[in-house]
Amino acid sequence: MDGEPILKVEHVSKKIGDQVLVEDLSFAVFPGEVFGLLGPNGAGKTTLIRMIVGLMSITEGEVWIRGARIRKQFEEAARQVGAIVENPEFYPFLTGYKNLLHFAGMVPGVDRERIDEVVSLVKLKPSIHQPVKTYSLGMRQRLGVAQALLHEPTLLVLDEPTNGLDPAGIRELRQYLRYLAREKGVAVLVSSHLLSEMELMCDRVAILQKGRLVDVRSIGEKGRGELERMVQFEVNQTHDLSSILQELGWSERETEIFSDGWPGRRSPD
Ligand SMILES: Nc1ncnc2c1ncn2[C@@H]1O[C@H](COP(=O)(O)OP(=O)(O)OP(=O)(O)O)[C@@H](O)[C@H]1O
Repeated sequence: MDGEPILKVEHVSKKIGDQVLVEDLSFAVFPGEVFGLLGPNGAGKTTLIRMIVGLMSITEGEVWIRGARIRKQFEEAARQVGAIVENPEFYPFLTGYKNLLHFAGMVPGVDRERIDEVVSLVKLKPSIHQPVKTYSLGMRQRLGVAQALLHEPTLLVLDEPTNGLDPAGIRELRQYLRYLAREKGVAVLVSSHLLSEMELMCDRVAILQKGRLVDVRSIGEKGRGELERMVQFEVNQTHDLSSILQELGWSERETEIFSDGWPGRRSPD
């Protein structure tokens, strides 16, 4: 991978009492890429993201954002980050625009032109002057992304951004995340427990299981199917698809996705 990474996670662990939530994770995210954290519920995705954005202390290791350490140079590191970790909170009786104006007031250097720019980027122009209480979940999500982008971060972090979105909302989110990465050089970190979504959205995917990094894979231009092939490869090593899926803790739906793309399981035409 060329150039300096925007995000570098180095041997990061999180322990609470004698419980290990995240263990010795290392990876880097580069400008212009959409990087996914994929893993079943409880794998440690949110814990890792909370540490990356400084919402949770790091037990061991270091997170670097554009050369600034989140532990020791928090303000410098945080300036580079836009994030939605929990559900974004808005004033429901104010319009989307007034909510953005309010946030813009707290960030130096954000003018109305920038607000208009992020509003059109997340395709909220037609409804930006309506009260947020009239917004659908997808529209709130987009307003959240607009807010996270106001200060032109170089790293955008979204925890389970597709939760609750309909297929059209997921498609739009995917399109503008890719646009941000490709055209604006932003590094995007997203988490999900859905393999199919990660395949379509990401350039590379880190697979987490029980707080550990199983692997980092490139999705490549071909998109869909790469991860399926990876699982197939693992299957060929052990000859047991179901035990791997169980081990990964994937749901039945995910199991179906895996087996659909697995030639060994297809019935002959
Ligand atoms: N503050 C905490 N104290 C103790 N254990 C915690 C704490 N926060 C999370 N955990 C545990 O750490 C593990 C990882 O949780 P985490 O929320 O990071 O997983 P996740 O991959 O984001 O899953 P999900 O998609 O369900 O949020 C889980 O077993 C969870 O119960």
